[in-house]
Amino acid sequence: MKQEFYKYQGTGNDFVMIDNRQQTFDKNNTKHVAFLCDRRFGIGADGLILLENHDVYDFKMVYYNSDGNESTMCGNGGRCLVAFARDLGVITNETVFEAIDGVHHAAIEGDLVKLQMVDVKTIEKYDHHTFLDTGSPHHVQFEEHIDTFDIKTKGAKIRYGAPYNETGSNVNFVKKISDDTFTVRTYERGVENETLSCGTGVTAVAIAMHARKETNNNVINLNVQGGDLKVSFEVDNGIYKNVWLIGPAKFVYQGTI
Ligand SMILES: N[C@@H](CCC[C@H](N)C(=O)O)C(=O)O
Repeated sequence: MKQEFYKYQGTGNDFVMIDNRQQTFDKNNTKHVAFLCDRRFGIGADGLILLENHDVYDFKMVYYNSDGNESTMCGNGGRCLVAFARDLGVITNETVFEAIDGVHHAAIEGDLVKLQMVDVKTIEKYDHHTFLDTGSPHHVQFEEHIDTFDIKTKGAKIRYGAPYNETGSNVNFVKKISDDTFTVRTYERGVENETLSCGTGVTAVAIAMHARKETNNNVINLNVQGGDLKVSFEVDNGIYKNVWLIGPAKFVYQGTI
């Protein structure tokens, strides 16, 4: 059967988008999702996202990594899905939708999509890294030689090693540029490679840097391989609330496969 699809990207984190409001997509066909995301034999993307109807909210987000498995929250994917929903006429410039980690508010302002992320209550600080969940699990550690560092090999070793093992974690390498700016490169679980950007990853980095007192700012600039993102938040009794991920989300092309 022919499949109509749309392609979007947010700072180079790219997604196949499917309008599944009629429930026509076979959601349990892991091989088919992996095929659609394959850069040589399929369309090519870091992940695939279904836009579905919701009884209460504007729509529902269902996210798959490029390995074909449904996974936890995707921040850039959520921002792209908001742009897709606007382009389909499902929403105008503001929305509330449901994803696997709960309800998200979002707004489109010009070229930017702002997505509210989950509150973060638990931040595990270790000597050489931080672990936190921003909708997806993230390991955060400093890397001075970030431009030349072998993200794929080093990231995979951490992702598959203890304590993460099979479940795994996304792995973010960070260099501090100034008080409010950090460069980030991310190895993504489920893509099993570096991606050009990871939304839940930069959110984790911004919060980890603040929690480790590397910054006192609550608006943080994150430079990633595919562009620039911003994360803002408030801290209330050690809980990070009102967390927003802000950046561009763009339509690339549409087609049938
Ligand atoms: N690219 C994403 C993260 C997607 C989920 C991740 N690969 C996982 O399985 O944990 C983002 O922008 O947040």
